Amino acid sequence: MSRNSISSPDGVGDKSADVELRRHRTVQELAEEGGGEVPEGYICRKGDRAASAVPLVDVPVIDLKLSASPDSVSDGELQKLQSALSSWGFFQVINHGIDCNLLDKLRENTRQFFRLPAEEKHIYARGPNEIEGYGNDMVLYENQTLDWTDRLYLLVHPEDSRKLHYWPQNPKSFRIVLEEYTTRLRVIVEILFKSMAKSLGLAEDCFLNKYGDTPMMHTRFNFYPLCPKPDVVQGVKPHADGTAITILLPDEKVEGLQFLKDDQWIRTQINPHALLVNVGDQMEMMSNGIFKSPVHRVITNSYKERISVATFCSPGSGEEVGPVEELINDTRPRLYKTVKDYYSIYFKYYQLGKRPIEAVRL
Ligand SMILES: O=C(O)CCC(=O)C(=O)O
Ligand SMILES: [Fe+2]
Repeated sequence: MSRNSISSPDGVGDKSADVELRRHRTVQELAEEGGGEVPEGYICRKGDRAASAVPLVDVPVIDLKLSASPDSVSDGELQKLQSALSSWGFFQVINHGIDCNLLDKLRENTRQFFRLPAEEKHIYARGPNEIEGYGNDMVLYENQTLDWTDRLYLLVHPEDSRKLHYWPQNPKSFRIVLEEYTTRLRVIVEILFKSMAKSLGLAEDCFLNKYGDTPMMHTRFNFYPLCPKPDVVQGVKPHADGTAITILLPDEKVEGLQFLKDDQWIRTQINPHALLVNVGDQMEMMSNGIFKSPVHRVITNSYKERISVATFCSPGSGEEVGPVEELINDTRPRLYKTVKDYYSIYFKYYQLGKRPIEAVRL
């Protein structure tokens, strides 16, 4: 899941003072003051606790070859892509055309932002009932186990909807680097959507058309402070993203992200200049269940802080999203409803502790 676009944030704003306080004290502040203790709200339920031995697995790697010759995803890569998306739901992308220096700068700016004094970060604090801005996990329902992470969450596309007062002015290059990164990602997203369609033998614009003329992109800068109780506290609890696709720039050194594959948690190897792409629920729906939106989580550790930058790519809020007609047939009947504004369904189900995609499954 990604609390990345709450179009009707039911349940936010009517909580007790205690919840208000927790919402405003960041995890970074808790980690600094904590003295080895963790507030109860962050301790996860028994069944959700991280297993100690999670195997490291080679994640599929897709070579976009954009560094060499644009617009040439080979048939071999398309086949690999199709298999990665249907059996894993995620893959690493290399030769994506984004300069390593830009990725390094994006990570460096993320670290510098979270290192700013609390007063300065709070200039960008998420307001009540807002989803954009700086803050910790949003409290969306009673008894929610909180994630051990702080975030800066920004809408980056459409450009005219950006709320620039949430975009940090310090570090100095933050805005320009984020703008550049967003522009580059838009190219990659378009190529990926076309390749995904072609890999299923569909017209290349088939998913792009559903993605719409004004798709939404939100970027979330995640910061995971040291955690004194990593065995019972999670960085992000298990969820699947509500997006069409999510593009992640993970920490170049510190592991933490795990995916559920064939009912087993696996760790993903780090490739510092690759991007990690995962399918979200809306792409699973559009592909009529052929592509899988994987459940994933982030674990904490007590020795090294971690950052990541996740960009959530979703169809514009007015778009109707459901299986493309060409993928519905006698042998593969329609598996999902067609819906507008999947995020409002997503958060309702999330609050009930259910997997949101179940709400639209037929
Ligand atoms: O930090 C990460 O590696 C992934 C975070 C994530 O899954 C999310 O924000 O939806
Ligand atoms: Fe996620």
